[in-house]
Amino acid sequence: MTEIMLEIDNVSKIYPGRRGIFGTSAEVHALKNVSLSVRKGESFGLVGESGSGKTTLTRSILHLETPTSGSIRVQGQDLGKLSDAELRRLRSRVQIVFQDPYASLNPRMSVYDIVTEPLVIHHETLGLTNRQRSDRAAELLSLVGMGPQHLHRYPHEFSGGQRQRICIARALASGPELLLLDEPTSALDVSVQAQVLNLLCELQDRLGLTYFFISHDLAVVRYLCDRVALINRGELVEQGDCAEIFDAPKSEYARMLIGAMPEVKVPETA
Ligand SMILES: Nc1ncnc2c1ncn2[C@@H]1O[C@H](COP(=O)(O)OP(=O)(O)OP(=O)(O)O)[C@@H](O)[C@H]1O
Repeated sequence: MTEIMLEIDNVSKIYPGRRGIFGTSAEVHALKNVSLSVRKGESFGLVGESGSGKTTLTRSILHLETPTSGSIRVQGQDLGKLSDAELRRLRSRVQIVFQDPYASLNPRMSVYDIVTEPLVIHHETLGLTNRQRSDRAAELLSLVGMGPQHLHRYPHEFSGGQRQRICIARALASGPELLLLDEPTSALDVSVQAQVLNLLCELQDRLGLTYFFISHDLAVVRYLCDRVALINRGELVEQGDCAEIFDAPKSEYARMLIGAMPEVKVPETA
């Protein structure tokens, strides 16, 4: 039986209205009864336009938002029911790579400090000595195709693609099984995007990772993902195997998104 890595079960999130000088704004239903499951070892894409709820769902998986209703389970563990200590342990197994490698690296930290920071944060769970930490730092850089000579350099000395490799190395430091990839290539030059996507594919094969890939770009999702869910205004409108959705989209929303990709043929409406 296929092992389930991540299960989102009927999750809704309502943000209360905000009070301002012109009165209180309406509440926002950012997620409406979202259900999906991600199998161990697969790449699952979540695609939607700006404001569709992708960030809210991602933050909920990281337990940075609490759903208004529904549950989220990682390897069968319900995030809403874990103790603080259990949550800390789980956090070392779920990591995120953000969209913008320029904004997500502290310019005052060396590459060594950046990639070993999660080892310090998760010290209780991982328990590495200083020597093991330093070996691990070199190993992490090598995993993302960079040499140990870069460990004592600073983010401003690197290109966008190299910075994203450093972000990936940091995300891998605690030995996660599930990586949330939040538009990891959209801030990069087109020529570098393919290199980073190839690296992600290689790492997945090598380390048996599960990817939850958030994007508004169906072309990238088609390249990387096995299955995909399309989200519109907080609701999942379609989900299934990538090949099926690309070849025979059922919803108007899927047709619209696919139609916006010049290189993908859109089947006629039935
Ligand atoms: N803290 C908040 N308080 C109130 N409303 C919020 C909050 N965070 C998000 N929203 C609203 O929830 C909806 C979903 O936003 P979300 O950021 O999850 O979308 P998104 O798909 O990630 O968009 P983008 O691709 O632009 O990041 C939007 O209408 C947004 O304005």
